[in-house]
Amino acid sequence: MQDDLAADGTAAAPIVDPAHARPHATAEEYRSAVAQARRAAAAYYAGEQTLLDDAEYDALYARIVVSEREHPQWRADDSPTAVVGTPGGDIEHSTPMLSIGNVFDTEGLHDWAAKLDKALGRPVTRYTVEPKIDGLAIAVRYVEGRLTLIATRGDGYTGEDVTSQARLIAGLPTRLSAPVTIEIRGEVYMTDADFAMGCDLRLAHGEPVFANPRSAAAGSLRAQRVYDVPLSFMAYAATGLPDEHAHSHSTAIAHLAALGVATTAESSAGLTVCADIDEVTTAVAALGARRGDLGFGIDGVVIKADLAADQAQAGYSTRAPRWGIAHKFPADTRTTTLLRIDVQVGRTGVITPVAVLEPVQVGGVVVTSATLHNFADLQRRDVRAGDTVYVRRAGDVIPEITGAVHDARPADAEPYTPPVTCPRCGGDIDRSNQRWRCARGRACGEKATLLYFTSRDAMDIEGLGEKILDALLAAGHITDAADLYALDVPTLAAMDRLGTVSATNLVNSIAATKARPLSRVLTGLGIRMTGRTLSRRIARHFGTMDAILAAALAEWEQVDGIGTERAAVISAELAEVAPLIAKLAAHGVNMTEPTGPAAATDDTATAGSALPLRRPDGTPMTVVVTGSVPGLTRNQGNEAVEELGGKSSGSVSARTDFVVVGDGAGSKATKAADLGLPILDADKFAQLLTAHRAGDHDTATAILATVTPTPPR
Ligand SMILES: NC(=O)c1ccc[n+]([C@@H]2O[C@H](COP(=O)([O-])OP(=O)(O)OC[C@H]3O[C@@H](n4cnc5c(N)ncnc54)[C@H](O)[C@@H]3O)[C@@H](O)[C@H]2O)c1
Repeated sequence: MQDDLAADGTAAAPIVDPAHARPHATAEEYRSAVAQARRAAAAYYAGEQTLLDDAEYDALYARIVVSEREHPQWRADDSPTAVVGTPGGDIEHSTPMLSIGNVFDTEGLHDWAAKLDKALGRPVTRYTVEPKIDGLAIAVRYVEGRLTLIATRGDGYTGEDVTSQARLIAGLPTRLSAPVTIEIRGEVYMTDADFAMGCDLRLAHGEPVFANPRSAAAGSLRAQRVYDVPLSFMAYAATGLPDEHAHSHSTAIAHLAALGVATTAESSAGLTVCADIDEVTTAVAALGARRGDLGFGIDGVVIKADLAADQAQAGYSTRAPRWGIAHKFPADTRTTTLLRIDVQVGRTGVITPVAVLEPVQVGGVVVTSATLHNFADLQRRDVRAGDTVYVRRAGDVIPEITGAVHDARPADAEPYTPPVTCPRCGGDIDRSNQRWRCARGRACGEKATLLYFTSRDAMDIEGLGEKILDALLAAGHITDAADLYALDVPTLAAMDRLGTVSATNLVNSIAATKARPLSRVLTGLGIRMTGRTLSRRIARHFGTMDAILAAALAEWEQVDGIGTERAAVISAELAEVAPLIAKLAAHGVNMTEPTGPAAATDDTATAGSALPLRRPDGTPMTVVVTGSVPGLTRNQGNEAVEELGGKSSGSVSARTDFVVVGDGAGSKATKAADLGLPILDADKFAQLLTAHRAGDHDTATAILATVTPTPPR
C-alpha cells in the first residue's frame, strides 16, 4: 500500500489535505484501503507497533473521504470515516466522545472560521487556542470530589474501564479540592523524558520500543506491567460544572485547575484567548515555534469558540464539534527505509553509528540521516540496513531512530556488525564506556583537522606543509590547532629540515594569521554541514564568536541557508569545539568579523547604501556565478557577490535575480536561459567589482544596466 500511495505522490507529503487527494479507481481498491485503515487504526489506538505513520494514515484516510464523496454507493459501514477510534468497551459515555476536524494551514483555518460565523449568523465572540496533546482521550468521573471512573474514548460511545491505572497518571488527583460531581475530559500522554525512560525500560525487558510517546501512552495505559512508566494527564473539557464556571471554555479550564487537575492552561503550552481569527493565527504560529520546547508532544493546536453560548449554537456534526478545529502540524515521527549504517568518528575520537536514510519529511524538514546513539543501543534495538525504521524529530534536536518495524523486515536483512577497529585511523577502540572512542582519543584525526585549519580556505598559514605538521605531531609539539600559536623559534629550529631563518618565518606567518577574520577561524574549525560560504554568513550574521556560541537554535535559522537540521548539527558541533575555541582566543586569535560594506550581507543591513547588488528595498539580490570569472577563483567569485551586497547561491531558480556567466559555464547557464533570467557576462562582473572597489558608482550602475533578460527558449 505504501507503493500505491507513493504512486500518486500522497505518501511523500507530510500531511494530505483531502482537497488534494484522488479517489480510488475501483470499489475493490476502496475496500482494501478501508481494511488497511481499520487495521492501522486498531494498532494505533491499542498502542501497538504502528503499521503506518501518521502522514501515511492521513493520506489513506483522505483518499477514503474523497472516494466516499464521489461514490457514495461504495461507503462501507466500518469505514474509518464512520467511526471514531476503535474498539468500544463496557463503559457507556455520558455524551459521545467525538473526534475533531482538521485543517492544515492558515487558509483552512480562515475557511473554518468563516463557516462558523455563517452558522452563527454573526462573528464568533472570541476563540481559545491550546495545544493538541498527542496522547489519547479519556473521560474521568468524579463523584463528590472522588475519582470513581476512568474510561478510554473507545469508539466514541463506549470505552474501556482503565480506572485501575489512575495511580500511574500524574495530573489526575484521586480527590479534587472540592466535593463536586463532574466529568472531566482530557488527554493521557507521556512526557518526552518519561518516553525516553520508557524506551530504555522496554529494551531492558527485551521488548520492542514504542514508535513515539503517543503509542507509548496508549500501550502503558492498557498494560499492567511492573515497569510501566508514569503517564500524565491534561484536561481540556468538563461537564457538570456550575454556570458561573461553565459559561466559557477558558473559565471552565481555569476552574478545573483550581480543583487540582492539570489542564492545558497551566501547561508549558498555555491556553490563549483570542479576539479574532487573526489573533488565532498568530497564537497558532507562536505555539508551533515552541513545539520542540514544551517537554511533551503535540500534533497540532486546537482552536475553539470560547463561549458556551456560541458552542451550543454551532452544535456538532456526526464525528466532531463544529465549534472547534485542530490545526495539525506535520508528524514528528515518520517511517522510512534505513539505507545503510555509517560510522562517524568525532573530533574527540567518539565513534557513533549514523543511519543513512531514504529522505523523508519529518516535522516539516527533509531528513536524510539520523543518530543511532551508540552501538549497544543499536544492537539492543536490532536495527538493520534495509529495515523500515521510525525517525523522530522531537523539536529542534538531531533526528533519531527510535526503532525498526520488525514485521516489515526484508528476509535478507543482516544483523549489524560494529567496527572492530577505528574506521578513521585503524587503531584500537576503547569500549569501556557506552560511547565508544578511538583509543587515540583526540589524536585520531587531528592531522586531517589541522591540515584543514591551515589550508587556504581557512587560516591560510604560509609555509606550514603536511611534512612539518607530521613532524610536529610526531614530536608531540602540537595536539590541536591552538598549539600552533604557542610554537617558538627554538622549538622549530631544532627540528629536522628547519633552520633558524625558516623557523622565524614560520612563527611570524603563524602569528600573522591571528588577525584573520572570524569567518576564517570558523571555517578552520571544520564544523560539519558548513563550508567557507556558510561560515562567512554565520560570522557576518553574529559578528563575534561569543554571540555565535550563545545563539539559540531559533537564531541559527535566521542565517540564510541554515534550516532546522543544520542548526542542530552546527550548534552541537560548536559546543564540542568550545574548549578549542577558548584556547585559540587565549592565544590572541581574533574572534570578531570586520564590519563595513564588504560585510553587509545581512538582509536588514545597509538598506539604500551604495552596494550595487541591493534591491531598492535594501534586500540582497540573489546571484549565481557559473563558469570562471577573470582573476577570481570560484570561492572568490561567490565572495565578490557578497562584497557587492548580494547573496550568492549555488542553484538557479525563478528567484535568482541574475546569473554571472563565464567560460566553461554549463547547465546553470542553460537553465538561466530557459527561465529567461537576466545574464551578466563574467568580464563585466569583474569590471563591476573593480568599479565598486574604486568607489566608482556611476560605472557600477552603468554595468548593471546592461543586465538584460534573455527571452525564454
Ligand atoms: N498511524 C496510524 O496508523 C494511525 C491510525 C489511526 C489514526 N491515526 C492518527 O490519528 C488521527 C485521527 O485520530 P482521531 O480521530 O482520534 O483524531 P485526533 O486524535 O486527530 O483528534 C481528536 C482528539 O484530539 C484530542 N485532543 C488533544 N488535545 C485536545 C484539546 N486541547 N482539545 C480537544 N481535543 C484534544 C482528543 O483526544 C480528541 O479525541 C489521524 O489524523 C492520524 O494522524 C494514525
